[in-house]
Amino acid sequence: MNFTTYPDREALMMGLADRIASELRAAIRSDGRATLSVPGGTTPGPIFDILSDLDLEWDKVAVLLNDERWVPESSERSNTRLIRERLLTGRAAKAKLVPLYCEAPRPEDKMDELAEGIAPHLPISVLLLGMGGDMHTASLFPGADRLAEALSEAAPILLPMRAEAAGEPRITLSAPVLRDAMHTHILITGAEKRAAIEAAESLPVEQAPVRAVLKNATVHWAE
Ligand SMILES: O=C1O[C@H](COP(=O)(O)O)[C@@H](O)[C@H](O)[C@H]1O
Repeated sequence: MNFTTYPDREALMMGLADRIASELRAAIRSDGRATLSVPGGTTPGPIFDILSDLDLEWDKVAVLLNDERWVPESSERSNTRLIRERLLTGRAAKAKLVPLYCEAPRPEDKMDELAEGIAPHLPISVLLLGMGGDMHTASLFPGADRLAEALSEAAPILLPMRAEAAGEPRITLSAPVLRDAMHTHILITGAEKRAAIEAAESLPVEQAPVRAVLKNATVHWAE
């Protein structure tokens, strides 16, 4: 992995937003379109605020989540709600949201329909990932029920995922889809996550699922 350290969180969010915007512009120049895949959780809000105001051809950008908690958008836990409120606003309101959730009791009920909506937008041009202190990324959690399947080369685009640490059921892009991205950035902050990602390099992928995407990723970190 490449590791970039920033003097503080503000510099991290500004610098990485700028880099992502440049990569999206380059993808639009060469392919006429771009796909940006993003994490949910507590870390990426500030980078979404910056990105949403940057000048690029947002109407040529498809935005999707790396993973979603199987909860409606009315829930504070909804990653879709986060990106609607913080990313798909301002200039970026013109981007197309590719959904990872729709109303149904279980993710299994909508898996094929959601995967069909994602397929035309692959490969991902720019992949922004987060990571939990337990070394999960997207919803690839250590000990999750379908982790082995999601890590396999033959994995489908999307999988439902359940894990004790995950709370509600999840839906996640599989490891091959994440690995196929043209550019991969992992956004982490704080000493605990830095120690976790360094430890991940020498652990089996089942214990440290983030390892599945580390090889071609740039990790962006600030205290
Ligand atoms: O549950 C999730 O957690 C990870 C990490 O989130 P954070 O709150 O520690 O920043 C996130 O990358 C993932 O998309 C999300 O669903």
